[in-house]
Amino acid sequence: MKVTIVGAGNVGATCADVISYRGIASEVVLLDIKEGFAEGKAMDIMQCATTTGFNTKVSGSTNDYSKTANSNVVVITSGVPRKPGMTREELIGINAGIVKTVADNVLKYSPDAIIVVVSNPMDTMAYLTLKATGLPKNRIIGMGGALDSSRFKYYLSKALDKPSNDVQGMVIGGHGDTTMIPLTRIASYNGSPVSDFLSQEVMDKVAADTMVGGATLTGLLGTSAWYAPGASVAYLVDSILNDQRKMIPCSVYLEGEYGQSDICIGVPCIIGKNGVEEIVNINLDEKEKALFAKSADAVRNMNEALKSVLA
Ligand SMILES: NC(=O)C1=CN([C@@H]2O[C@H](COP(=O)(O)OP(=O)(O)OC[C@H]3O[C@@H](n4cnc5c(N)ncnc54)[C@H](O)[C@@H]3O)[C@@H](O)[C@H]2O)C=CC1
Ligand SMILES: O=C([O-])CC(=O)C(=O)O
Repeated sequence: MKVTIVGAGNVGATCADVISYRGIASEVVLLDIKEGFAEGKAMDIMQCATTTGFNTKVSGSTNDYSKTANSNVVVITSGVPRKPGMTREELIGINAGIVKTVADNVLKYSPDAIIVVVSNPMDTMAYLTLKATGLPKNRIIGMGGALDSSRFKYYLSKALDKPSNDVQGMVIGGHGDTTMIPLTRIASYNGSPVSDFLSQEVMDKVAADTMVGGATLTGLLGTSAWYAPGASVAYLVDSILNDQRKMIPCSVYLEGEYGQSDICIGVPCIIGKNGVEEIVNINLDEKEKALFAKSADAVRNMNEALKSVLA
């Protein structure tokens, strides 16, 4: 199975690294516009093969899309990341043109690929990719919910003082500082509601920390995060390539689900060999439904900014 990652920067290279050492794909191609950069990242990763013990073939390409031919999955991480104090939405002006060009190029050589969109603002970029390519909606998956949910479980585990892997939880809605919806009501510690162990005040703080999880890291690092984002993309790619049918919150095109149409936004999905196999309808309470509608309004408003790119 072959995966192409366009954008060999922090997130793209980390994703290639995790995919190779976990043996998720037999071949990974990294592509970047910066001369020699993807080749260098690929060579560095390949020089781990004997010490971490993997057989994935990782190669790099400077903007030569013929190297990406017949990829099963294409991940788009090309574009600019935010700096401290910025929102993801401020990246739209630069990233929209990049993402559209990249999507067009990859499809020339991999017409059957499933596309995983990572570049920010991710929900808007997923919508743009869907509209610009005309691909069926099961083949465009925006990655954000997997990462936001892993951050949610991290903050819950800290509050509970228990291991993250004993915590279950999910974040839906937009992948933005104010649009994310951590579903605290249904989060659990090995099946018991977290509300059995945490006060409302602590749960509210966990939700608030989760929502600004990316901004917090951007403030600390000076650019946005990459380890958890890269690993989250690899987790999603694994579910596609190995047909794991995991339920992962992803930004996908809605046609009436959760009361919304004509937007890409984070909802729980079954992810398998066809990409989005199913959108799972979980029962939201009235407060969560209202938050989802508000989040969808904000995501929809951002799509307006795409008019000139899509014209
Ligand atoms: N959806 C999510 O959960 C997350 C999204 N992101 C987003 O992912 C994107 C990448 O972030 P980083 O890897 O940290 O940035 P980075 O700056 O380290 O890497 C981006 C790479 O894209 C390349 N690039 C730019 N234009 C290109 C083009 N036309 N074709 C090919 N390559 C091109 C650049 O040369 C650079 O190497 C950003 O937009 C960031 O906001 C980052 C983390 C999580
Ligand atoms: O915070 C950012 O800009 C990058 C991102 O989407 C994340 O790490 O969640």
